[in-house]
Amino acid sequence: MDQDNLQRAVNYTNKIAFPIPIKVVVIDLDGTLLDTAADLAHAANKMLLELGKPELPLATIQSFIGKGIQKLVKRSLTNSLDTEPDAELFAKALPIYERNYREHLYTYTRPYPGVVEGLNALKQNGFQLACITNKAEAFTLPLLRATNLLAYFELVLSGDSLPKKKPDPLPLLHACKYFHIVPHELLLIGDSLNDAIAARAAGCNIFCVPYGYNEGRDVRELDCDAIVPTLFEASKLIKKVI
Ligand SMILES: O=C(O)COP(=O)(O)O
Ligand SMILES: [Mg+2]
Repeated sequence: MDQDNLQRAVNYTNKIAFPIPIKVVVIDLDGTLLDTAADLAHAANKMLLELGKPELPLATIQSFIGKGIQKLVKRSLTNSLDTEPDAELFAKALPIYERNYREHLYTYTRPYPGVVEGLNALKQNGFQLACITNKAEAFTLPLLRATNLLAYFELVLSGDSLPKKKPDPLPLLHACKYFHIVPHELLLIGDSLNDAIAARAAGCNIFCVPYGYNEGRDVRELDCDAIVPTLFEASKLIKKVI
C-alpha cells in the first residue's frame, strides 16, 4: 500500500478479528489528536535564535517530537536524536523554550481531519475516553481546552503525571486501574513508536494513524493492529463490551 492509499484506507496489519471488543479508548495528543508541529517548531527556532544558534527546518524539528518537551529541546540543541547537549546549555535553553511555547501554544495547532467526528462517534458508541501524552501537563490541559477537546476525556495523563512516560507501559496500566479494566479491553490510538511499544508492553490493542510524526519514520514499521486514516475510521473497527 502506498502513502496516498495509507492516508485513505484502513490497513489491517494484524490477522485478528474486527471489530475488536473494547471498553476504553485512549488517544495520543501530538500527531494524533492535534497537529502541534508548527507551534512546537516555532518555539524551538525562537529558542535557537535567542541562543545565537542556527534555526532548523520544520521537518527536522517534527522528527524530534515524541518523547516530551525536554527531549525536543535536547534534540533541537544538538540537531540529532540521541546526543546529550552540554548540561549548562540545556538548563539555560529549557525555560527559554517553555516561555516561547507558552506564548504560541495554539497559533497554528488544530485538530486533524476526522478527530471531532471520531470522538463524537466513540462517545455515541459508549466508549470511555482518555488522553495519554508525553507532553508536559502545563501545555496539555490549555491545549485540549483551547481546541474544545478536553470535555471528551475522563482521564488525561501527561508526560509528567507519573514517574514514567510512553514507551513505558506505566501510563496505560494506570489507565486500566483507573477504569477497572484489563489491558486487552483498552485500545490506544497513536502516531508513533512510543505508543506502539507502550501498548504492546502493557498488553493493550494499538491502532496507528499515518498522518502523525513517528520521529520521522514510516508508520508501517510499527507493530500495531491496524493503520487507520482517521479517528472516525478507527471507531468503526471496535465494538463496545459491557
Ligand atoms: O510531547 C511529545 O513529544 C509527544 O507527545 P505525544 O505523546 O502526545 O505524542
Ligand atoms: Mg504522538
